[in-house]
Amino acid sequence: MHQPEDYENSFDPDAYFEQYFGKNSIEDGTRVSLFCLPVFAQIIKQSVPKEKRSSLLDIGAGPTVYSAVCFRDVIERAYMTDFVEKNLVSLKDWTNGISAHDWQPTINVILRTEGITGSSENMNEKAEKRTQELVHAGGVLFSNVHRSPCVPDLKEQVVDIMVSVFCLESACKDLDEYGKCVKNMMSHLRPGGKFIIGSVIDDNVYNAGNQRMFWLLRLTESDVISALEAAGLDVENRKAYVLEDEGVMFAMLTKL
Ligand SMILES: C[S@@+](CC[C@H](N)C(=O)[O-])C[C@H]1O[C@@H](n2cnc3c(N)ncnc32)[C@H](O)[C@@H]1O
Repeated sequence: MHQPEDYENSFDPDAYFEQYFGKNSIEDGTRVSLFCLPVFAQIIKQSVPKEKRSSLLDIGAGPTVYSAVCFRDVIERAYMTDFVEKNLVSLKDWTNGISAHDWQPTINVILRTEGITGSSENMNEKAEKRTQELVHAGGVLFSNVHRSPCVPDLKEQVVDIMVSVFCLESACKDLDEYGKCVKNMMSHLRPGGKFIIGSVIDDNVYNAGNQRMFWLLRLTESDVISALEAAGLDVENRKAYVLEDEGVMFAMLTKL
């Protein structure tokens, strides 16, 4: 099994994309993130004034762009970050319109979740183009959750919205490390800003594509919530979806 320190050498963006976002896996499977993120995006759009929701930072995005797609009508710029150089190349290629990854099936699901049924090719393409512009306005940057700051080249000190899905449990070996990494991340979020976390619950391994298995830190919902509370997030008023059958939780919290 591959370990957190193996990401740079062993993570394959193409295999990961195919496993979770390729046309067949998208049409067959349930990607809980594609249901939760549009819901959170809509809540933020309705409850936060426009000038206070300009920037989004995704930490550990891998080769994926769905978080920015979900927030395309909420924000003005998106920073997509990851630890692995090949993932950054993949993100940059997509931003520049030369990606080998077809995001249209995923965008279809997102539009469907948003209630846009029977979306035309034109609408899907518009959504993708708008998202590419958002990432152009922000950037594709290196991040390491074990360092503070996690994103050394971030142009602005703090952002309005931070997203991190399935990253911390991949990167950490124990709860102590996990807690420190959450705190490192939080230094990039402004007080009053929103943090959205997606986490695998109660599992210790995942398939990153082509049966390449990677370590996960086994977490309970309460492990995640305790770490978020210690890092200064308002856990009392969180909005959370815990899907025990899927083994995942998604939560949105405000930084105090
Ligand atoms: C399971 S993937 C999740 C990718 C994406 N967020 C998603 O929802 O599909 C885990 C990601 O965490 C990244 N990662 C691993 N260690 C990291 C670290 N120390 N700092 C930042 N990201 C890291 C990996 O490169 C990988 O892209």
